[in-house]
Amino acid sequence: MLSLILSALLASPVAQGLVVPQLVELQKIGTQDDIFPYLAGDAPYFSYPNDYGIPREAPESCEMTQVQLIARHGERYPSKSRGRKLFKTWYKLSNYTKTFNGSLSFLNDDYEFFIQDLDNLEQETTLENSVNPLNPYTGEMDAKLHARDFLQQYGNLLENNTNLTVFATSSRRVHDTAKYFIDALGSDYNATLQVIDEEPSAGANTISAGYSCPAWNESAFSNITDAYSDKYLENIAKRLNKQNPGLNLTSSDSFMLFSWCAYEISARGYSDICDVFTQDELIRYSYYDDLSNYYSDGPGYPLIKDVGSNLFNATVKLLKQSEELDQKAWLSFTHDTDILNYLTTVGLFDDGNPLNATYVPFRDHVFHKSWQVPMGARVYTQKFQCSNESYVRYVVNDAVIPIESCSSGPGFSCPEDDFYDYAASRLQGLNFAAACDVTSVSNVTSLTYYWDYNTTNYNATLLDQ
Ligand SMILES: Cc1ncc(C[n+]2csc(CCOP(=O)(O)O)c2C)c(N)n1
Repeated sequence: MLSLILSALLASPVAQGLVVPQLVELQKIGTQDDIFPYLAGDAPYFSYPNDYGIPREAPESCEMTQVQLIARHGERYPSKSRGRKLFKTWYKLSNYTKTFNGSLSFLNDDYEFFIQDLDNLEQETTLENSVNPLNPYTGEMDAKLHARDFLQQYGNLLENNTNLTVFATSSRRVHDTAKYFIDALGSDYNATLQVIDEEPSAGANTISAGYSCPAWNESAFSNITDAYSDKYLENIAKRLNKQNPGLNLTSSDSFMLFSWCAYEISARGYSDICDVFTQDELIRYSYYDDLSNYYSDGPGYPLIKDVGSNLFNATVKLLKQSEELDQKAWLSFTHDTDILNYLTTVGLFDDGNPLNATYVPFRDHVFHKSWQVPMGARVYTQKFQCSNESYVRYVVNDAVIPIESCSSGPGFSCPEDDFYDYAASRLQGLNFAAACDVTSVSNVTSLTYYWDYNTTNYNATLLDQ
């Protein structure tokens, strides 16, 4: 494999051009996949780790009749606010005048920080803006490979209607992901993109309900999450400061090192800073991410079920109308938190055991945030017909995740009418507009873009957020 890459590389313009990757870099690329699940959804895409073994293809003698996708954008650079914090930590290290020891020794060897252009903050990683021309983890390539996989899985649904309308929020990286996806579908399909505003003024007509929810308070349950011990962060700082006298790293710096590790892999293809952590530390970091998201964007915050109901309601309506609607594939691109909110209302990753701040609940723990929404996350709703019966089920990041209370159908799917009963029970008592106080920011109280895109051209201004 390595020699293949190497010979291709030597023949490529890269070898004759400015950047000649070092052999040592080549050897590192692709060796860090095992830690992606521990990096809070900031590392490159990975399939859902706890696959139950149920094939994601339509079961024997069944035919797909509709598919819906809610996807996250692909691998990206840090946000502006995370970038600011990362630079603070990086400046501490880059201003250290002595030789580094231990796991930071790689900084002695002409290391260049992976954020080389501030304009890249918030944006997808691409072949163009990667730090290393061999980076296999760009958001661009992820979206393109995903599109080819989509065609292989669901291409039949496009056969009678090669016009395809795709939906994306107005976040630039989300939009770009949808564009890359569309590009890779190829010229057999006439795909158009509708860019749906994610400003609060869009109200309920949004794929990003979180931004239209002024009632949402990120710290509503910080009394629970703040109790999580940061001893593991202190230990990292202490260890590095002991090896490197005078460095003075703090717990906040330790926390940033995990982000550095994750984002650098998406920009460079590998990251030496990842070697700083022990496996225990990775697990403690990862659980903190689960805990904090559980209480800010997941089942631990009752308001989130209302937030997610905006999209879940619409997806159920699309399922019910699958025969009348010409379009059989509904593809929507958005942010991680919006997908978490949606999944919380669907109820796929809520076993009713609240996550706690005192210990890692290894056995009672289905809410793994990064498993649900890694970069490039893809949540599919499948509707298929077998004989005269229709069934519904979910495929999250390539794994079929059954609705346990409704999985009697083929491939552990839920019989259509039972699914609508299930959905109605999940949606009972929820009201996005009222619970979120949407009317204080917008007079739009229903989601219509899946039904009126033929008459309304959605082309919201792109935002770098
Ligand atoms: C309910 C609710 N939850 C969170 C937020 C804030 N928010 C919106 S997108 C995003 C992360 C970017 O994700 P990605 O990396 O997928 O673009 C965050 C933190 C909100 N406004 N409402």
